[in-house]
Amino acid sequence: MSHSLTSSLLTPTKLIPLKSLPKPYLHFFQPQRGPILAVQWKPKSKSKSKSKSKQQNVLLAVADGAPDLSPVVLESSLEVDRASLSGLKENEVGSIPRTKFVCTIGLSTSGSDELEALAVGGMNVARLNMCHNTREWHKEVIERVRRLNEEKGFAVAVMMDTQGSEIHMGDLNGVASAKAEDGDIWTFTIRSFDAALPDRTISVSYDGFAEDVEVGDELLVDGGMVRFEVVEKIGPDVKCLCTDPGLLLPRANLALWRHGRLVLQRNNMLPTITSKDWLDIDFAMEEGVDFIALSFVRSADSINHLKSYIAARSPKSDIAVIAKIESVDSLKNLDEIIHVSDGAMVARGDMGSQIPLEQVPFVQQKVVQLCRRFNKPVIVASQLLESMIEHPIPTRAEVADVSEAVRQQADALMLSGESAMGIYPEKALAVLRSVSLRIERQCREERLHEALQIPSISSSLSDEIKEEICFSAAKMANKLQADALFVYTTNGYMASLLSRCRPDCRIFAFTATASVRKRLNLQWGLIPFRLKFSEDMHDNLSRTFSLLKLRGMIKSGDRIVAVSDMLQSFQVLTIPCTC
Ligand SMILES: Nc1ncnc2c1ncn2[C@@H]1O[C@H](COP(=O)(O)OP(=O)(O)OP(=O)(O)O)[C@@H](O)[C@H]1O
Ligand SMILES: CC(=O)C(=O)O
Ligand SMILES: [K+]
Ligand SMILES: [Mg+2]
Repeated sequence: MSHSLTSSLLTPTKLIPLKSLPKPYLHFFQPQRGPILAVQWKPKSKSKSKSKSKQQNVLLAVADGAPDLSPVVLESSLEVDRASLSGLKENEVGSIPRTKFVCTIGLSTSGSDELEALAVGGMNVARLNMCHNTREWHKEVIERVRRLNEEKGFAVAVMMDTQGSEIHMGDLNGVASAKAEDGDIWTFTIRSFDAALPDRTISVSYDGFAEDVEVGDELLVDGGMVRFEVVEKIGPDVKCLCTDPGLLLPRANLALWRHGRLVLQRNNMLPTITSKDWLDIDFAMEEGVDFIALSFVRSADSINHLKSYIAARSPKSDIAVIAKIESVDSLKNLDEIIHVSDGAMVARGDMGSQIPLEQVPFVQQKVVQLCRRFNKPVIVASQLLESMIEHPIPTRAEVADVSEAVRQQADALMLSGESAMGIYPEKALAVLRSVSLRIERQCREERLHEALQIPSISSSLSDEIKEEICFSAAKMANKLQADALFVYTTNGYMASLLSRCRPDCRIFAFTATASVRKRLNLQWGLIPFRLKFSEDMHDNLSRTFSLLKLRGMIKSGDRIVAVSDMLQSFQVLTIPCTC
């Protein structure tokens, strides 16, 4: 038996029988003729640098016993998310949703196996909510996600979500929840306790609380999941009568209402970014997260402040700042906030305790539309499948809510409690996925894109040209029923402009930087790859054609519309038989 291990690219490592090869790599060998006995797979280096260890990860397939014994070296320079690969293999384009999925990681999903199950199920971004748990806990989760990406070929991005300065409850003596019954009297207090809290006592994070409240005020816990009426103030203690019973969860947010309106004085005095948040932001920069979601943004100033801090402290970092739209003040400044942010989140949980609930759907629609106009990714978050925290199937109303967000063509949907503390995190993600696929197909059948009227965003002539190129390329791809759009992009901008047009076909986005590739994970319809490409478009195209063909992602005769941000042009091509 002869193994042809000849490439000088490879340092000899160990031979691994094909059956023990990690699953994502198996399909690479399917197009080869002859039996493949083994592959040479260099194990990951222990290096912390993701890109370095990935580049060293060379795969070599050895065909033996067949007339053609030449080894097939599979270039490691093309990286794609394993979930995208398996999606394409299963059922071609139909099985990868255009809508992206963010999953909040909590105790239900923080283990390596659970994280992997979510990644297999289509999680694009893992969200860490700094309201809960310690930095050490979050650091371990980030390391597990990083290992998953390096060892199993995923490209899950990490989003850190700040606690913000809104008032919230403390922990509940270490228990997971406490039931507040109708007619109960609970004490909300700013006192601190060394020992356990007395029965029916809740600590409150904000020192001015006892002073700010008035007898008769309404206290909404966790966006209104539980309600109390303030009945008495005794120094630091505020006695409250439970009027809407429910489960109290540790560190839940509190909102005060008076005469049917949110009490705002307090908000205006508190900073959007607290001292804890700054420490968490430093931590996020050290850990190299991909996104920072800023809670309770009120104006563009706090976004600008955070962005300039990141630029000064970590000039090479590529962290995107997402504005969470969840405070009543943010609604007055929506345009300027979205304009300066790298994306937005419709955080319906807290938003629903700051404005009347019936206005939340309107805010969602408005934010989604504005983000599309400004070319920023938008996430619709909170309670999408709330009942799945406890039940294996969603309510019909929840399915309708998810459908509406997909129909609005939001970039991403987010799971909160469903994945953080629920019993069925994978099932919840599977529901998001199947509903998204169904509604997206319907939108294509209804030719939703034909109604597309997106106003120009360009701020310079060069941007205007890019916008026009992408708009025309997407329009042509729809008209010619192209099989795919290809975009070669340095900083991701051209890819996002194509995504903004929400074309019918999938968009393969090639970029040289790992961080850009992970950022593109949050944008509708993009399948991001990491690939070193040159200024020679012909060379890029022929390389990507053969690499993607080898992986079964495209086939001879497919029609492609290719866009490049270097040439500021686009081309229409048919995949030749000979690449
Ligand atoms: N890291 C964690 N550890 C323990 N529990 C968590 C964690 N993250 C989330 N949870 C639980 O999941 C529930 C919902 O999660 P999530 O953090 O999305 O809440 P949220 O109230 O929507 O977010 P925010 O606090 O930003 O408004 C929380 O109430 C909490 O009980
Ligand atoms: C996600 C979040 O912060 C909210 O819905 O309030
Ligand atoms: K938060
Ligand atoms: Mg919130």
